[in-house]
Amino acid sequence: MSAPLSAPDETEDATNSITRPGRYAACAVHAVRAYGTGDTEVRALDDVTIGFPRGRFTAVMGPSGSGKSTLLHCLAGLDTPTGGQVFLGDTDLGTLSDKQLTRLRRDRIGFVFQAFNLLPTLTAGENVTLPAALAGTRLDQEWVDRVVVSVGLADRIGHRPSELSGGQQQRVAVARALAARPELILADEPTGNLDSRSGAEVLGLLRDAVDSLGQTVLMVTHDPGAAGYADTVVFLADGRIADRMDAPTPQAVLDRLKAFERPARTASR
Ligand SMILES: Nc1ncnc2c1ncn2[C@@H]1O[C@H](COP(=O)(O)OP(=O)(O)OP(=O)(O)O)[C@@H](O)[C@H]1O
Repeated sequence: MSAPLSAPDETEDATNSITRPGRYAACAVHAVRAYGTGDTEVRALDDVTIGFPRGRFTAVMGPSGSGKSTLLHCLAGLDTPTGGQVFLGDTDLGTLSDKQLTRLRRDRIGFVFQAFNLLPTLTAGENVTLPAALAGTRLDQEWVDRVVVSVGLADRIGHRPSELSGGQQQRVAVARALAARPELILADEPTGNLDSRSGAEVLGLLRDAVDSLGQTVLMVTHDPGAAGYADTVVFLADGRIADRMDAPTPQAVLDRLKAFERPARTASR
């Protein structure tokens, strides 16, 4: 069985076990990300300790401003915690230079963000292989072919992004994230711009990446339906891990989210 995510009340135990090299695809240990100082300080992350097990699909949810994107960005080395540590595997990101962080992102993380970030002058196929080409990494062509077929792009591979639908463009972004078999796939609202059918296809692909390919996926979403594809949902509130749910269903996630919102509404009345 996969190692469990750390529950909020298991922080100390998690801190001890979490840094054991290789146990988690990524983890945060007492991570703090503060913006501003004094009275105006905002703690986007407020002492977050959590590990994301390998070969699992985890969704991160929570109210707007709860710190979801900040957590994702810190785990990706795109943002730097002001306290604590973040690890990719057993690599402490705080020990790396900017150049090393850039290389780590390129070599070890696949990104699927809401803006597809495809290059318009390249074909779908070239967009899929570009990061590896830039990194000078030799791709396993058989693997790339399998990814392209599994994302349903085999007959669109020579098309440019402008000749593809939004859903197809996002599938190119998913294929690009999978092509080099990164340790971790980070997705930030990957279905935000898509109609429900295309969104379901992209989520199915991420699910498949975990089930068939053994990848690790971490996805920020507001959508309980999308969270239903995950193995586990982690809920953030005010920069802290507030709750978690295994084997989530969209209805159970919705109910849990409502429970978070209720005290805030009561307090404002
Ligand atoms: N560069 C910044 N400067 C100041 N405050 C920031 C900055 N980035 C984020 N914050 C604050 O940190 C908190 C967490 O922001 P974050 O974007 O991580 O939340 P989120 O849960 O992803 O929100 P949303 O669901 O709306 O995207 C918010 O209060 C936000 O205003």
